[in-house]
Amino acid sequence: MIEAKELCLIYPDGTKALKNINLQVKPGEMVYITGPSGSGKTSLLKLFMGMEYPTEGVLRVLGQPMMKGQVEKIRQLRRSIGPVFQEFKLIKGRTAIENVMLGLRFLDIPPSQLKESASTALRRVGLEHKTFSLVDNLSWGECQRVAIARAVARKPAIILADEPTGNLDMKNALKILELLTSFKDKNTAVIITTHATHLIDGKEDAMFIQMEEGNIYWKRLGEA
Ligand SMILES: Nc1ncnc2c1ncn2[C@@H]1O[C@H](COP(=O)(O)OP(=O)(O)OP(=O)(O)O)[C@@H](O)[C@H]1O
Repeated sequence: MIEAKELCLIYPDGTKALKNINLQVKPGEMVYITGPSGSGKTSLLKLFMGMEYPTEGVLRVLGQPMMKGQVEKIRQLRRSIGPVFQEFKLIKGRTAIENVMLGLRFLDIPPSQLKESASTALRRVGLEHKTFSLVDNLSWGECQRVAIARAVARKPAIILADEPTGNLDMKNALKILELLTSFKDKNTAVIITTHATHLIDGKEDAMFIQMEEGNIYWKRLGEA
C-alpha cells in the first residue's frame, strides 16, 4: 500500500524534515507513529497525501509514484485516502451531514446513495443525533468526529490521522483511537500519529514507529 525507500524531505528553507525513511505498510495494517514535536510525523503524512513531494528517494502510495509532474494522478489517488488532519476544515454554516456529503462529492457515488453513506458514517462515529446540526454549534470533539465520518464515508484504502488525540483527555483520547482502529479491515490500513505513547502502550497487532529528528529511530511489530 505504501512503500518508501530512502525517502528524504527538505523544505525550501533548508529544513531536513525527513532523512532516509524506509517503510512498508500493507493492506489491513495498523500503524502508530510517535515521536517528539518536530520529529517529522506530519511531514511523513503530507508525503503520503501528496501535499509535499520527496526531495530524494522513492515513495509509492497504492502503486502511484508520489512525485512532481503526477498531479492529476495524485488527485485521483487522494480519493482512496481518508485524511483526518489537525485542522478539520469543516465548512461553517453547513450541517454535519452536509459536511460529510461534501467529502463524497468527487466520488462515483450515485446521488441517491450519498445521504445514506453520510448517515451511516455519522452513525459509526456516534453522531447520529447531530446529523442535522450546524457544525458551528458542535463541540471540538464532535467536530473531530464529523471529520472522521467525512474521512471514512468514502471507504478509503488508507486512513491517515494526524495527532487525533491532541486536545483530548485520556478517556476521550482512548475512545478516538478505538474508533479509528475500528475502521481497519483486511483492505484498509490505518495510520495514526500521536505524541502520547502511554495511549498506545499495550496495544497489539500493530506496527509502532518511533521518529527522532526526521529519522525512523525504531520500528517494531506488535504481537497479535
Ligand atoms: N513548511 C515547512 N517549511 C519549513 N520547515 C517545516 C515546514 N513544515 C514543517 N517544517 C519543519 O520540519 C520539521 C518536522 O515538522 P513536522 O511538522 O513534520 O513534525 P511533527 O513531528 O509532526 O511535529 P508535531 O508533533 O509538533 O506536530 C520541523 O523542524 C518543522 O519545523
